[in-house]
Amino acid sequence: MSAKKKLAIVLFNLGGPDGPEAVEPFLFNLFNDPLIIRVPQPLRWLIAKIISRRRAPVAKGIYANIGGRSPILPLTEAQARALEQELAGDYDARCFIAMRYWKPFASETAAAVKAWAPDEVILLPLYPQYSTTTNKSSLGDWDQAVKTVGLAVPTRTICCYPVEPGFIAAYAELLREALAKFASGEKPRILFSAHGLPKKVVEAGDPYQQQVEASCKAVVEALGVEGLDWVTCYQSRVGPLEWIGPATDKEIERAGHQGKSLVVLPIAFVSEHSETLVELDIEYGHLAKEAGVPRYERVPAVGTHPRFIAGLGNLVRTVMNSSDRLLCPEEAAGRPCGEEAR
Ligand SMILES: C=CC1=C(C)c2cc3[nH]c(cc4nc(cc5[nH]c(cc1n2)c(C)c5CCC(=O)O)C(CCC(=O)O)=C4C)c(C)c3C=C
Ligand SMILES: [Fe+2]
Ligand SMILES: [Fe+2]
Repeated sequence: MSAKKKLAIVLFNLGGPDGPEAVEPFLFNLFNDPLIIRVPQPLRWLIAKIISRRRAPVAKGIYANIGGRSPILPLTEAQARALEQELAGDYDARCFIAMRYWKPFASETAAAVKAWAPDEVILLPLYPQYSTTTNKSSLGDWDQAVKTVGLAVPTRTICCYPVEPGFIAAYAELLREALAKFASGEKPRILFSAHGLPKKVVEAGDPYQQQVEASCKAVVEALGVEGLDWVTCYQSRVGPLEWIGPATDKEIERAGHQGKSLVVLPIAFVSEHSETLVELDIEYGHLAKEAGVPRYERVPAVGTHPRFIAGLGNLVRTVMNSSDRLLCPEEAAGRPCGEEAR
């Protein structure tokens, strides 16, 4: 019997500060990304310095609610170990983590991958819905890191997976559990809340909003509840630009006026962090109370849910068995995400 293929799977996420002193440099890295602030250097550097300095006290206040640091890295490590186990029967798989704006950065991870000497590398962004601001940014960062460290191994990319059956089934199961907490006959509204984007990014061709909507529709179909009351909305707006809507906070106020209970599901996040634990649970929890929402429940992020991890495993097997090195459901429709306008 031949030895199992040595597979390095690189999981990408945004990253978050690992202590209060990391908040400002983390924000600087975020706003210095050309796919976040779309102006050339050295102007972008200056803007990033100014915004990160101004926002740092606000952001420190946000992270202070969860012990001064983001839990995104330990939670991603748990996903990494779960995915290794899921794939253990087929591959000698090891999952590595590359964060975009805080440690571990892509260059450090690329060096660790090189030292492990895999047969193949799989790039797997932990963003099911493709955005230029996340998937494209992380994959571009990886390309640079690979050049810097001289990593030359055959590589396959999982671009996006907005309706991957395991991802959808995991959220449908978690939503069913949240709905079971309500008395029979009580019909809460479901708010599928996704991280927002500036409107002009979507108008320039970013497929994120359309993919978020496809994910929500797929969860609703998988749940199979007749006459479900549900809305897709967008949270986490920052800066002066107009963002896509409707805004999650406005939907909470509207539900309050109507005396509607709410179940909020973070459809574009796969782990807990400041945007779920602080914005959705604390800030919007208070807002819901003030607005008169009778009951406010939040569905947890999929994390290491077995259906989600099995789905990630299937994506890896599918791209490994494909003659195409890119796995993107949009490719079949003739518009792979990487070809979107910028
Ligand atoms: C679907 C995922 C995400 C998209 C799309 C996205 C776009 C985007 N984000 C900002 C600005 C900020 N995001 C911040 C935190 C943050 N963002 C995401 C995911 C997406 N961002 C995550 C997972 C996190 C949490 C990090 C953690 O706590 O671990 C922050 C920092 C927090 C704050 O100060 O509010 C900022 C700022 C922009 C401008 C943008 C698109 C243009
Ligand atoms: Fe963000
Ligand atoms: Fe894609």
